[in-house]
Amino acid sequence: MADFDSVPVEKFSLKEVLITFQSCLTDSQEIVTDSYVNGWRGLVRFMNSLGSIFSFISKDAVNKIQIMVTHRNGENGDKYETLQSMVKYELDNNLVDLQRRAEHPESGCRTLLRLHRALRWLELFLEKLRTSTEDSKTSVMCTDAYNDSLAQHHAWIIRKAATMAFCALPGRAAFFQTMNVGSTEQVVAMLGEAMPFISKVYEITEELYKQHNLLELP
Ligand SMILES: CCCCCCCC/C=C\CCCCCCCC(=O)N[C@@H](COP(=O)(O)O)[C@H](O)/C=C/CCCCCCCCCCCCC
Repeated sequence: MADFDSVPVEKFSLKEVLITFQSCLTDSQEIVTDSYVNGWRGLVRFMNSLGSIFSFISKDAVNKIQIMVTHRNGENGDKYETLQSMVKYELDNNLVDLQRRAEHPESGCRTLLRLHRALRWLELFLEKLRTSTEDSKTSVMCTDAYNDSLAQHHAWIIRKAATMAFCALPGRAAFFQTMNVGSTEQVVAMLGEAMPFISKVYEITEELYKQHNLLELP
């Protein structure tokens, strides 16, 4: 897999997200790590286009993407092909800090868990956008989605910074335009197509982490 920094910057399209999250799922309902990471890359590119106020969020997301890329490019990269094989490999080989961060602060399992929690925020935010009306505020939809998901895992200072940044989001019409998908109707249709794949990926990961008691990794 190519290094994150060497990937050329392309114009964001919601279609890209749709395709990458759709292509995450194998026939046996495993989640392909490369596609999952590529989905996040597309989203981060989009967020970068919204302004530098989001750069502290972007930096953290890029850092986590890069950790996953490093695992995939490492000598045991094949063990990280799917999230299921990653969990099995890291647990079988005691590569996950279960109680407190110690010898394995950058395990695939704990890193992916942070992105997984963010995927729940995305799922909630996209659903709010999809069902929104002309006078709905993106900042309110984003904050509500955040408070119902990621916020409970963040320190006070991060919550403050995040909610301040959300206030800088463009209004609904400008936001839809930035998505580069077409008319409002086309955006709504696209969201309707993308949502089931994102939800499915979220559900399968949640179940995988639940089965192995990994949902609270430090
Ligand atoms: C057409 C799509 C429309 C939506 C596009 C959304 C684009 C969003 C792109 C990226 C989202 C960033 C994901 C952030 C992952 C955060 C992981 C995390 O929770 N990290 C914290 C814990 O990490 P550890 O310390 O345990 O290693 C870390 O403390 C976080 C720091 C940064 C602040 C994170 C705030 C997250 C807010 C997510 C909403 C993004 C809003 C973007 C606005 C469109």
